[in-house]
Amino acid sequence: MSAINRALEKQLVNQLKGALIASCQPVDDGPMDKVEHVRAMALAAIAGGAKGVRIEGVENVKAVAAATELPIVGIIKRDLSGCPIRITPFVDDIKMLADAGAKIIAFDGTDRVRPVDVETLLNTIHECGCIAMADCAEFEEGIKLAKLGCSFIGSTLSGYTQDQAVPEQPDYELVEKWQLQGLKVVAEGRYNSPERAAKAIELGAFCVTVGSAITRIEHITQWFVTRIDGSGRKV
Ligand SMILES: CC(=O)N[C@H](C=O)[C@@H](O)[C@H](O)[C@H](O)COP(=O)(O)O
Repeated sequence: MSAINRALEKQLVNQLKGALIASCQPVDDGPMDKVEHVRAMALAAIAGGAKGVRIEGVENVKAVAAATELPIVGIIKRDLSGCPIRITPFVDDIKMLADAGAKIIAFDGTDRVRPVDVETLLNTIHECGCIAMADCAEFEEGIKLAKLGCSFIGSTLSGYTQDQAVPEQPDYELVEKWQLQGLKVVAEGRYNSPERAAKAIELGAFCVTVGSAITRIEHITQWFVTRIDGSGRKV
């Protein structure tokens, strides 16, 4: 197994402790789904105080890396047939993200049918000199990945792996359970308000990633429209 780049890990821990990471992932094929918009979103989020950004796709990572020194959590999303794993499923994805300038590489760490095992992905991330983040859904997955040498464990996929409606609230309980085990938890998934993000930090999350509420205009607008329509006020 390749060694973890401890100097980089330490630097990232200092930069990201208690911080906000802005996930800049536009709605697929929507009007904001262009490299220049992703770059602008990332710079705007940084101007607002984000200490890191989560970016999908090699071209987007390259453009953002050229524009900021702050850490990029890089991912590649793929829709594979017959396999539910979407986030950074392949070894080559990791190599491309590392070459593009991602310092942290996140991958799906869920215990599901996958094209490449998590040990191989983790080892490749370390071989590339990057730091690993596992996007998990369940408590045991996070514990296993942390033991294997994954520096950051994200609650990213909690609520998205079952054949059920996605819960409205974030999975605070998972964050709390992991942090009690000493994991560096990235609270991620449905932290749609400052109050929710602050609660994650209060519960002991290492940092919190917010996506839709900062960078998906379609979703934010829909939240307002739905609330207005349901307000019961007759105009
Ligand atoms: C489940 C899944 O594929 N999550 C993705 C992971 O990269 C993104 O679509 C989310 O926007 C991101 O995790 C941030 O979460 P939220 O948008 O809820 O703040």
